[in-house]
Amino acid sequence: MVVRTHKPQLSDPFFIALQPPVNETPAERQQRVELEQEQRRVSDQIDDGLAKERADKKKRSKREVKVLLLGQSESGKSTVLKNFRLKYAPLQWKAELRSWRAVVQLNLIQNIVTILDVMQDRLALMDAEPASPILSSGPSSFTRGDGRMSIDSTVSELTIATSGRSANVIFTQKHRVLNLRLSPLREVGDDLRRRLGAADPEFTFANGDDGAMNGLSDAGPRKISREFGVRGWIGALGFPATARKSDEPMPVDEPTEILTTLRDDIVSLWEDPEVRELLRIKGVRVEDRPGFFLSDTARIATRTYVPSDNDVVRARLRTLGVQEWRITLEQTDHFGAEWIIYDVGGSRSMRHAWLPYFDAVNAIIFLAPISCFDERLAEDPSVNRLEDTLMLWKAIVSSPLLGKTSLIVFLNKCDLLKRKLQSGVQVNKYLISFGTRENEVGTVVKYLKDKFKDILRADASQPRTTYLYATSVTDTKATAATLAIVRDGIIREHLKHAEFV
Ligand SMILES: Nc1nc2c(ncn2[C@@H]2O[C@H](COP(=O)(O)OP(=O)(O)OP(=O)(O)O)[C@@H](O)[C@H]2O)c(=O)[nH]1
Ligand SMILES: [Mg+2]
Repeated sequence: MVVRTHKPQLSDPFFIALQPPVNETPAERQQRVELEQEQRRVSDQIDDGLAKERADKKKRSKREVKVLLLGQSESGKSTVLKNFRLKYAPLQWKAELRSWRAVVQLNLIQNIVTILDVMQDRLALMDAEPASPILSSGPSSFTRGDGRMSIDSTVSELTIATSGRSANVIFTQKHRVLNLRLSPLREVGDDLRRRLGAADPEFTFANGDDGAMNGLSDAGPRKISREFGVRGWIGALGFPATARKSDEPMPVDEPTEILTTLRDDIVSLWEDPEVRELLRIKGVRVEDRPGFFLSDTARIATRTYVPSDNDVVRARLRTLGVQEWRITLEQTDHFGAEWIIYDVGGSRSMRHAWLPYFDAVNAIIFLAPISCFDERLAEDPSVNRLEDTLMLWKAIVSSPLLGKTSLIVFLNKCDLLKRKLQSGVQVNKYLISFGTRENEVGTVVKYLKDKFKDILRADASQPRTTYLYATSVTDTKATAATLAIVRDGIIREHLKHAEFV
C-alpha cells in the first residue's frame, strides 16, 4: 500500500505563517505554547457547544409536533390555527387580541363598501333613466309626492333588461345621503390596508368583492378588486409591540374616530329594507361572506372597542405564502408541548409553496369547505369550489411523500351549509350524483364523507386511516373539543413513530 506523507511545502505561505519566530527565546516559546493551548481549549469548547446545540435541536425537533394546514383559499385554515392558539396558548392569544382591531374594522368597512358598490350601480341606473323622453326634464321630474323616486313605465326595454328585477327597488334622498356620508370609508379602508402592509397583488378577479362568488346572479357590471392579504400576522398586526395589557385604554386613531362618527349611518344602511331587497335581488349575501361584522356595528364602531375572542376568530385576513407558527402549549410540559403549525395560502397561485413541507410534518389537517358546492373559485371562476377541493384531496392522498403522514379532514362550514340548504338551494342542482337524497345537512355531510373515503380507497399511495370531522370552525367551543381529539390522535401517532420512545 502506498502511504502518502504530506511534507509541508517550505514555500507555502500558510506553512511559513504558522512557524514560530526564528529567534524565539525559551521564555517566549513557553508563553506561545501556553497561548496556543488556551486558544485550542476555547476552540474545543465552542465546538462542543455547537455539537450540543445541534444534538439538542435534533432532539427538540423530534419532540416537536409538526402540522400542515391545507385546503383551498377561504376553507378555514387560519381559523383552525386561531382556534388552536386560543385553546392551547391562551395567555399569548389574550395579549394579541387588541392588535386585531384594525383587521375587524377593515372587514366591517369592506362589508359596507360591498353594499355601497351595489347601491351605486342602482343609483347610477336611476340617474340614467331620465334620459327617456318622458323623463327628460331631469331627475326632479321623477320624484313622487311622497319623496320617493319612481321609475316611469316607459323606460326603454334595454334599461329594463339591464336593471332587471332591481328596478323595483326605489332609492330616496335618504339613500343618496347615506351613500355620500359613507363614501369616505373607502379611503379609510385603503389607509388601513396600507397600515397593515399592502399585499402583493397576486391576482385580480371579477367579483366586485373579496369573497367567494356566492352565486352572484344579477350583479350587473362586475368590478375588478383584489383581496387584501398579508405574509405574516406578526408583522402586519405589529405583535408584540401592539399587544397591550388589557387594562390599558386603546388609542383612538383616525379609522376608529371615523367609524364611531358614522355608526348610526352604518346601522341605517344595513337595516334599510330597500337596501336589503336590492342585495337579495342581486344575490349578494354579505352575511355569508368572510369577515361579516355588520350585525355588530353598534359594538365595533366605538372609541373603546376591543375585539373579542370570537371577533378575532371570525376576522378575515388572507394568508400569503407559508407562515410558520411555533406554539408552546401553555398547560403542558410533557411530550407534545411544542407544536409547529404551518398555515399556507390556499389560492391556486400559492400551492406550489406547499410541497417542501410535505415530508417535514407529522400530520395534515385538510380543510374542505362543504358549503361551497354551488360556488366558484375566486381566482378561476370556471372552477367549482367543491370540485377543486376534491381534486386537491386526491392529489394529497396519492402523493408518495405523504405516505406516512396522518391525514385529518375537516368538512368545514357546516353552519353555512345548513343556512344555504334552509334558504332553498338544492344540492342536486350542482352535484348530479347526489340524486334524490334528502336536501338536509346530515345527508349532505354523510354523502361528502363517503366521497372523501372513496377517493382515499381508490387513490391513496398506500392503505391508511383517515379521520373526518364535520366542523364549523367559527364555533370556538365545538372546535376546541374537536381539536382536543385531533391533538391526542396526532401525539399518539407521533409517539409511535418517534424512535427515541
Ligand atoms: N360561518 C363560518 N365561517 C367560517 C368557517 N370557517 C372559516 N370561516 C370564515 O371564512 C373566512 C376564511 O377563513 P380563513 O381561515 O381565513 O381561510 P383560509 O383557508 O386561511 O384562507 P387563505 O388564507 O386565503 O388560504 C374567515 O372569515 C372565517 O371566519 C365556518 O366553519 N363557518
Ligand atoms: Mg389563511
